[in-house]
This record gives sequence, structure tokens and C-alpha cells, in this order.
Amino acid sequence: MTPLTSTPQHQLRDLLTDVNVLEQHGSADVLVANLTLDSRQAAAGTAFFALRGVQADGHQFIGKAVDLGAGVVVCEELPAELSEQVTYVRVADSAEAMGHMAAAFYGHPSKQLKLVGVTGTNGKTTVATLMHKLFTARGYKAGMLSTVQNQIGEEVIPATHTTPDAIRLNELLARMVAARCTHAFMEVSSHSVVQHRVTGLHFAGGIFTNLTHDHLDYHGTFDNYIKAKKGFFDMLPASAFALTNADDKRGMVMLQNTRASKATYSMRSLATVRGRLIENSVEGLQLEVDGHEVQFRLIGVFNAYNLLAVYGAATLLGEEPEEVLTVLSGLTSAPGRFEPIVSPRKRVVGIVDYAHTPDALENVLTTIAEIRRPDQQVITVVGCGGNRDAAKRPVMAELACRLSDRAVLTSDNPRFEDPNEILKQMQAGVRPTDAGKYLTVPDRREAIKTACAIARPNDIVLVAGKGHEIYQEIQGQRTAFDDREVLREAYELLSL
Ligand SMILES: CC(=O)N[C@H]1[C@@H](OP(=O)(O)OP(=O)(O)OC[C@H]2O[C@@H](n3ccc(=O)[nH]c3=O)[C@H](O)[C@@H]2O)O[C@H](CO)[C@@H](O)[C@@H]1O[C@H](C)C(=O)N[C@@H](C)C(=O)N[C@H](CCC(=O)O)C(=O)O
Ligand SMILES: Nc1ncnc2c1ncn2[C@@H]1O[C@H](COP(=O)(O)OP(=O)(O)OP(=O)(O)O)[C@@H](O)[C@H]1O
Ligand SMILES: N[C@H](CCC[C@H](N)C(=O)O)C(=O)O
Ligand SMILES: [Mg+2]
Repeated sequence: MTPLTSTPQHQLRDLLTDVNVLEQHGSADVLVANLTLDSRQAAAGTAFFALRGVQADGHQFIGKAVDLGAGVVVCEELPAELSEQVTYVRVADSAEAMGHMAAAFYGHPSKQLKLVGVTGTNGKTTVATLMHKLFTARGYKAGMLSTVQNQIGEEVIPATHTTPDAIRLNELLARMVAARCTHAFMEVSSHSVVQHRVTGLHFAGGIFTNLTHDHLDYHGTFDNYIKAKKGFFDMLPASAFALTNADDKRGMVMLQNTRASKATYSMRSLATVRGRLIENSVEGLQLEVDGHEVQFRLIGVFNAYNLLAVYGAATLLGEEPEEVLTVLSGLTSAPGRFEPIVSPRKRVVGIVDYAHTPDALENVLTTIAEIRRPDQQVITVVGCGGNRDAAKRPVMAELACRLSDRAVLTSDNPRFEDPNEILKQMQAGVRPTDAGKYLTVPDRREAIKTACAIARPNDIVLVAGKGHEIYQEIQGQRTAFDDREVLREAYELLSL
């Protein structure tokens, strides 16, 4: 990975500038050589942050961190016994303090980049990836933090989260600065706002895509989920832009309390960025954007929104509108997001999409219904992951059968579950009237081949659920598996 220009080391005092310290034991004039939120990573010179988590309370591990050499402990509650060798800093919210201290520790890298955050239920990965591709094509060196991967210019760094924790996040941004990136584009998940992963960052802009029900297991209520997304716009500085989707029911709420300059995009009404749909087909989208008629390679109306968001943000960052549209017209989708793979001979249109929830699957299938010609059959291959929410299984199978001409039910990542059991639960959801529409093929490779064998020239084969994933996980073992590669294999085998 691109190295940092120097290993940061700071006096604790300098890291506390933006932190509201309630109580302090020990000196603020101690050197801090690294930061961690995991006691198991503590060593001499470490500042340990005790965070209250979902599974555990980091305060339980303060003793462990100190035993391993941590010299600073940031916490919400002081331990009963204090060590003479350690400086304890009590704050109201350790995660918030960690956001500010991580930013300071890495030299506020977000202030040295034009950092744009994207939030919303769907489209974050697509918009962040398109921004990165656009700015790279325009000759800038740019960074990206996304669900699929992180990037410093062309260098790829695997991602573990959509938005990493504040320490990792600031470290990655500092590496981008060291590599002379001028811009960075990142997804801001609702979890990251609530957990203060983005606290302390200086954004040049924020983008809102849309909001539907998701992650309620974590946020509890839809209102809390809206608040989490809005929290991102509330933290933007006056120098930033806040660009929202005016056609989404929650779009304007996002801007209610922001200090940033407000901008909107819309396909329906007057807005800062105006789009109009001219044509929407398997070949792509034809749109009028701010008076310019442009043909794009991306497919589906939802991508028209993503394109308007990207165009709007790029022009708000000072890019020339016509040049932006020229580059955008040639761009392809983010990996595994409505990614088309057309067979060379019979023009079978394979579409690989990460839809792994009922909502996403319905969205993808209705989008396909909008762009298909009457003579094109839709064949859907889908499975559901093991050791994950079982309630979605019957619903996804029902949707796949109802909204397609044919369906092949198969495995996703079975993990530690029996794939045949998962398939039985899926089958239970299929309406009796659709019983003749589907086949069950547990082996995913065989299932994709089966769908391709059924396909006639020009038919559409949707392969849903795994998108960009390049493995299949069975009994704790990950083996190489890429829906896109398997589709290509099937095309060859069947001379499609
Ligand atoms: C629900 C959630 O967000 N969990 C995140 C949270 O973990 P947690 O609350 O379970 O932590 P915990 O296990 O209770 O431990 C509490 C604290 O004690 C510490 N600890 C624990 C054990 C020990 O021995 N010593 C120790 O110090 C832990 O490091 C932690 O700081 O804090 C961890 C450290 O930052 C995250 O890695 C973890 O993400 C988990 C893996 C996760 O799956 N998160 C998902 C839900 C997530 O964040 N998703 C969003 C959105 C995805 C999208 O829709 O695109 C994302 O941004 O990725
Ligand atoms: N603007 C949009 N509106 C609705 N659906 C979208 C939009 N953009 C992409 N999609 C579809 O939604 C799914 C997720 O897209 P994407 O990965 O870009 O979103 P995300 O917000 O990053 O999601 P995640 O939280 O899973 O990382 C895909 O199935 C994609 O085809
Ligand atoms: N972040 C989600 C992705 C699911 C993707 C699907 N392919 C599966 O493995 O279930 C999860 O881990 O639940
Ligand atoms: Mg994402």
C-alpha cells in the first residue's frame, strides 16, 4: 500500500484540540504513537478508545489494553483502579472523541483533499465509483472508499466495511494525500454516521441518493434511520455543497439544517440539475441533462438518477459541464451493479447484480421489465445466503418467479447451512400458479449454465445476489467463484 510520508507521532495534548474533555488523570504531554479501538492491538505508545459496541462494551477491555502497554485510555467511565503510568481521558462519547483524535493524528487529511461523501439506501457504491472513474478519466489522481473496494489512484485496497472506522478511514485518507491524490469519493453508511466514523472529517460536498427501508435491525425505527442520514448533512461545513435528490420523498429533509450550499437534481421538476428521460433500453439511457442530449452506457432509470448526482457533484466541484458529460457517456457501471455481460454470438444479455434482498431484487426486476422488448424472455438465477436473515428466502423466490418468465433457484453463499434446506425455504414462497416456472439447481455454476441453456437469442439472464463477489463460501471455505466468469464460461460452452 502507498506508504505515509512519515509515521505520525503526537503529544496527546495536540490530539485533544477538538475534544470536550470532562475529566483527565495523568499528563497530556505524553507521546501517542498509534491509536486503536481493539484492546488486542494495544502496545507501548497506544491510545486505546473504549467504545460501547453491539456485542461488547470496550470499557471491559481497558485493563487488557493497559497490560499490553497502552499509555492513554479514552473512555466514558473511568475504571475503578487507575494506573500511574497511564493518562485517562473521560469524555461523553468515546466514538465522537475518536473521530476528532483520529483526524488530528493523521494531520487532518480530509482538509488536504476535496472529499465528497455519498449517502442513501441505494446507489452509494455506484455514485462513488462513477465519481472516481470520472475524475480519473479527467486526469486527476483520486481516492475512493466503497463497499466493493478502496482505491488510492489505481491501487486497490480490499474493503471490510462500506465506511471504515475513523482510525482506518483517516489513515487511508492520509495515504491518499501522501500519494498526491487531489480528490476522494466515499460512501457514508448510516452506521458510520451513528458510530461517528466520519466525525472530524472535512467534506467538500455531500450527495443524497434516496431512502427506503433498510438496516432497521440496527437503527430500530425508520425515523432513526432518516436522522442518521440527515446527520451527515448537518455536519457539512458552509464551504461544502449538499446535493440532494428532489424526487425522493426524503430528499429535501436532508437539507433542512445544513450549513452547506444547497443544490438539487430531479427528473420531474425544476432543480439545480435537470434531467429528462428520452430513451431507456438494454443498450443504455438517452437523457437530456441541463439541455444537452447525451447517450449513456448505463442501464435503468435508477442509473439516470445516479448520473445526475455525479454530473451535479462534478460541476459543483468546478468541472466543465460538457466535458463531464462526454466522459460520463462512456462510463460503465460499478462492478456487479447491474453489470451487463452480452454473449458474443446470440446476444444473450446476462446481467449480474448484487441484489440480495427482496427490495433490491424487486427493483432490479422491475427495471428489467421497463427496458425489455416484448420478445425478450427474462430468466432469473437467484439464491439466498446461509446464516443470514431467513425471512427473505420465500419472498425472494416468490418475486423471482412472479417477475420473470423462468427462474432457476440455486445457492448463494450457503456458509454453514445446508443449501437444500435454504432452497426448501425459498420454494415455500413460490405461488402455486408459478410452480411450473422454476427449476431448482443447487450448484450455482450448473444453475447459471441451465439458465443460459434455456435462453433464446436476445433473452435476458439476470444472475442476482453476489454481484462483485469473487468467491463462494461453503462450510467456512471460500473458493473462487465469479458470476461474470461463469456466465462467460456458459456462453462459450453453449456457443451463445
Ligand atoms: C453493527 C456494527 O456496526 N458493528 C461494528 C462495531 O462492532 P460491535 O459494536 O459489534 O463491537 P463489539 O464486538 O460489541 O465490541 C465493542 C468494542 O470492544 C472492542 N473489543 C472487543 C473485544 C476485545 O477483546 N477487545 C476490544 O477492545 C471492539 O474493538 C469494539 O471497539 O464496531 C466494529 C469496529 O468498528 C465494526 O467492525 C463492526 O462492524 C461489523 C463487523 C459489521 O458487520 N458492521 C456492519 C453492520 C456495517 O457497519 N455496515 C455498514 C453499512 C453496510 C452497507 O449497507 O453498505 C458499513 O459501513 O459497512
Ligand atoms: N439510485 C438508485 N436507486 C435505486 N436502486 C439503485 C440505485 N443505484 C443502484 N441501485 C441498485 O441498488 C443496488 C445497490 O446499488 P449500490 O451498490 O450502488 O448501492 P449502495 O448504496 O452502495 O448499497 P450497499 O448498501 O449494499 O452498499 C443494486 O442492486 C443496484 O442495481
Ligand atoms: N453484507 C451482506 C451481503 C450479502 C451478500 C450475499 N451474497 C450473501 O452472501 O448472503 C451480508 O453479508 O449479509
Ligand atoms: Mg455500497
